[in-house]
Formats: sequence, structure tokens, C-alpha cells
Amino acid sequence: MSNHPNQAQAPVRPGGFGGGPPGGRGAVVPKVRAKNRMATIKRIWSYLNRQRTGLIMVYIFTILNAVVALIGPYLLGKAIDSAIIPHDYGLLVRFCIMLGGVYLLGSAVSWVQAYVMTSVSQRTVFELRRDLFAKYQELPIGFFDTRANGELMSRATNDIDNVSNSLNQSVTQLLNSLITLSGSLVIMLMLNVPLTVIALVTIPLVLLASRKITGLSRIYFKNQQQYLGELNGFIEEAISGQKVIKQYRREEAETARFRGMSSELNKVSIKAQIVSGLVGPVMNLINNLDFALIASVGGWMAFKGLATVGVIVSMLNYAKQFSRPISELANQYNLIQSAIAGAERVFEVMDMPSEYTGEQPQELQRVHGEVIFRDVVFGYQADAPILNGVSFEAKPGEKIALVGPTGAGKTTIVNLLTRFYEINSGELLIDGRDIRELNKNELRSQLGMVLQDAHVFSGTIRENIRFGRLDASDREVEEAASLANVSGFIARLPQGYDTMLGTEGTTLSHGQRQLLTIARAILADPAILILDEATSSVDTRTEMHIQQAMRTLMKGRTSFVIAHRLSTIQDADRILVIQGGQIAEQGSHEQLLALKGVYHELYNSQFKHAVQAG
Ligand SMILES: Nc1ncnc2c1ncn2[C@@H]1O[C@H](COP(=O)(O)OP(=O)(O)OP(=O)(O)O)[C@@H](O)[C@H]1O
Repeated sequence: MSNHPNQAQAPVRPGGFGGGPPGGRGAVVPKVRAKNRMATIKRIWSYLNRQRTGLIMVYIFTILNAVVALIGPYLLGKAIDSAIIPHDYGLLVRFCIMLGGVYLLGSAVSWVQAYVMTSVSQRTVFELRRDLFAKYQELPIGFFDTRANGELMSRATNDIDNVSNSLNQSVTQLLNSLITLSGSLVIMLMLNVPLTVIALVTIPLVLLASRKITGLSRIYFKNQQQYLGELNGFIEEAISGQKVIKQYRREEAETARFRGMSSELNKVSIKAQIVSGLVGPVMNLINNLDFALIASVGGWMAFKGLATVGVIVSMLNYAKQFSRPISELANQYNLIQSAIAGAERVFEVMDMPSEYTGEQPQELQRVHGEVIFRDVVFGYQADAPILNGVSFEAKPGEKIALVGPTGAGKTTIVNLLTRFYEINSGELLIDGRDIRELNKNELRSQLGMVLQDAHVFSGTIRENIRFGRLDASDREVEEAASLANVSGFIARLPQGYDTMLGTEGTTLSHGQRQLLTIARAILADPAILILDEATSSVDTRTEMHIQQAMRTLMKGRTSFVIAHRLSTIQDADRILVIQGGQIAEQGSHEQLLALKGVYHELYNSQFKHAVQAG
């Protein structure tokens, strides 16, 4: 059976990343395009808006924060004019206390605002990530065939982190900036119109500079996300392919490739940071020019008695407050750009058609297990058929073996049975019903798979067997293990059924894993079975155990066995010899031998091989 990511265990678990083999080395990461920025922002907003109460609190505290900040300079000016210049110490002390109170209140309010905003944004990205993962579970196997696992993981981590960072800062800053801008402008106009006009002189310069810089940095940020995704894909493949890398001593070559990719990422990241980092200094320069201009003109006005010193100090402070939001907005723009780029990559996946769309829940009685393929044509790409008119029948409870050279289409045939892929033409019937009329969920609950690449999940042995049927009792789990010939081995483990498997637990041998997946399938009790005979060498005793467990499993079920050694399928009710996507021969072992055709040849060559090896 070919080693595609479409391998699942009984019962069929949709999708799931991390477990499967690499999904295409160096897979092309779809280009990140700013398709519809407004639509993306609206969509992020719709997520954010679910935290209504939190958001309202954020608004209130942000407004409070901005207003408090606006009061400070005004009080400062007043203190100079009415307390310092007339030498009124009592009033000065009162102003100082007021100012201290205002700044203290400002700090407290901004802390609460940050706290509430963090919980709102974290909750938002939690939901976004949850929905993305749920989507991954719903996508058809074909989606995973062409994408690297790491790249898909990157969308659920880095891209969503970008959204989170931006939400954390941008929502409050945007509102704050807006209030500060308009508030400062109004107060400045009230205090001194000519100085306000001077403060506004540099605004076009600020806008022009920020536009230029952010336009450039946006491109680099998008590239950065894309390269990061590719790099993640590469790392994931290099880790899952460690054995192959080591065995072929490709460590250095892989490291060199990594270095190449990583340095590309480095370059675009540096460019993105350098360009976006320009915003601060450029804005500062323009602001300082403005500050100097107001100070000079203000000083001159004070000399001429056209304005008081207090007003000028207030104006200088407001001018600073006024330009701060503009440069902050420019900075936010960068952050928002990178969040939008991330969100687009997330929504791109979310918008992929789910394989369950339009399916109505269906009460599917346990099928008898009759399977009919009639002139089935199928290709993974519509214009390149792999199966060219496959027809055969399996009666309930029959054992059907699929044999044939590698790449002939054996796995493809069983992939159609699970509806991992849809047939192009012809008919595929289960108990006389067109497979396309059956709800995939219900259909798959009738099917069990035991594959060569026996997959166990992180968790206990008990949980791994119970994966076959979640409501099974401990007793049923243990019975299944016993039928699968694995209970003796489990009993010898110090923690028995509670032994942890996976990243932090015991590592099982291939044969043991295979037996566990057989137990899982026994527990699931499917009407139709798909078995991929193990080709990897397990010791003779384990192999005997596996064969025996498989026989127990097959009893009373329609079984499709993808066989690599003809010796194990001689008792099959029917053997299908697949060649070039067609059934070259079919019949029982004896019938096929008598035909003296492809099977006969295959059998003889294996037999000779076995004799020579013996
Ligand atoms: N997900 C896929 N996308 C595109 N082509 C595929 C995919 N899976 C298999 N193929 C192609 O379909 C053909 C049949 O593959 P299949 O896996 O069915 O062969 P097989 O008979 O099971 O081979 P093996 O004994 O080596 O496992 C091959 O040419 C293969 O390259």
C-alpha cells in the first residue's frame, strides 16, 4: 500500500496532522495575496465582536485613558499661568496633587484596559484556532496530499499569533489615537489658533512618509509569513524523515538546505523589520521639527505678549500628543498588515469546501457488506485516470484479496470505498446503494482499516484501543485486546492498559502497534474491513499473532486484503489481480493458477524466491 497521508486506522479518523508522513517535500506554499483586505478585517471583527461585554469594557477604559491623558497638559499650562508665574505656592501644591492624581489614574486605567483587551484578544484567537482545527478535521484527504504538514501547522500557530498580537494592540490604540487626535485638536484650537495651524503644517509630511514606508513593509511582511510557513513544512519533514536522513547520511545536506531556506526568511524578516522600523525615527524627526517650530513661534508670541507661557507649554505638550497617534497609527498599520496576511492564510483554509458539506444525518443500519464496483473510473487528477473501468463484486462476509505490482492501483481502489476520493464515473454500490448517496460519517462507521503504518496517538494503551469506539467499556476494550492477541503483552507492562504511548511514553514495536490497531478495529466492529498486509519484517512469532488476529477480525466481515505475499491469501474467496489500473484477472487461487496468466507468473516468481531464500 502506498505511503500517502491518506492512511488512517479503524475507524476512519478524519484528517489530523502531525502523524502522517510528509505531504510532499518542498510543497509549494500558496502565495499570500491581499485579496480582499476589507472582507478579512470584517471577518476578524466578527470574531472579535463575539466578546461583546469585554469589548465594551475595553472601549470605556480606552476612552477614559485617552481623556485622562488629555487633561494632563491642560493642567500643566494652568499651573504655570495661575500658580508658578504669580508665585502662588498653595495653588501650585494643589495643581501638583491634581496632576499626580491624573497621571496615577491614567496608569491604572491603562493597566485595566490592557488586561481586558488581552483576555478579549486571547479568547478571540482561541476561537479562531479552534475553528481552524475543526476545519482541518473536515477537509478531504486530497487537501492534505498536496500540502506540507508543517505549513498547515504554521497557519494554526504563527499566523494566528500574528492576529493575536495585532488585536492586542491595535484595537485599543486605534480608538485611543482617534480620541487623542480629535481631543488634542479641539483643545489646541481653543488655546491658540495660529500655533495649532503650525502644529498641523507637518501632517502631510507625516502621512506621506508613513504611507511610503508601510506600503513597502507590507510586502516584506507577507513574504515573511510565507517563508515561515515553508520553513515549518521543511522542519516537520526533516523531523519525521529523520531515519531516512540519517541512514543516507544526508544530515549535512539537509542542514545546508535548511540554512538556505532559513537565510531567505532571515533576509525578508530583516527587510521587513528595517523598513517598518524606519517609521519611528522618521516620525520622530518630523515631530521634533514641528516641536521646534512651535517652540520658536510660541516663544516669539510670548515675547510679544500674544500668548502666555502656560499656553505655550500646553501647546507643546498637545502638539506631541497630537503627532504621537499619527506615528502610532503608522506603526499599527504594519502590525495590522501582518495580522491581515496571517488571517488571510487562516481564512483561506476555512473557506475550503468541507467534505461533509450538504450531508444530512442518516440512520444507516448496519450494512451486510455487499460491495459492487461497476466500471469504476477514477483519477486523482480528473484528466489522468488511475483506475480504468474496474468491476468486481464482494458478497457479505467474503474475503477479497488485491494483488499486483506496485503502483497498480490497489490502494486507490480501497480509497474509493472509504470515499477519501470520489469516483469519476461508473458505480460503486454498498448493499445495492450508490456510495455517493451515503453519508460519509455513517459510511465510514461501517468500515475498518488496519494499515501497515499502524498509527498510535499520544495517550494510554486503553485510550488508543478505545479510539475504535469511544463508548466501549473497559471490559470491552480488554476483550478486544485479547481477541487481537495483544493482552498478554499489555499485561506484562508495569502500567498495563494505562501505559502511556506517544511522545512522552513507551515506544512500541511495529508488530505491537499493528496488534493494537487490530484490537481497535475489533472494538469498532465494522461490517467491511480494509487490511493492508504488513510487508515490514516482524519476527515469525509476532507475524503469527498478527495473522491470527487478522483472521479473528475478518470473521463475518467483508474484507479487502491488500496482499504483498501471496502465501497469506490463498484462502481468499476471490483474488483480484490489479495491473495498470485494471483488473487483469480474478478468481480463486486455484482458478487463477489454472489460468496460467499474470497470477501464475507472480506466484511462481514469489515461490521461487522463497525457495531460493530458504
Ligand atoms: N494522493 C495521490 N495523488 C495523486 N496520485 C496518487 C495518489 N495516490 C496514489 N497516486 C498514484 O496512483 C497510482 C496508484 O497508486 P496506488 O497507491 O493505488 O498503488 P498500489 O497498487 O497500492 O501500490 P503499492 O503496492 O506500491 O502500495 C500510482 O501511480 C500513484 O502514483
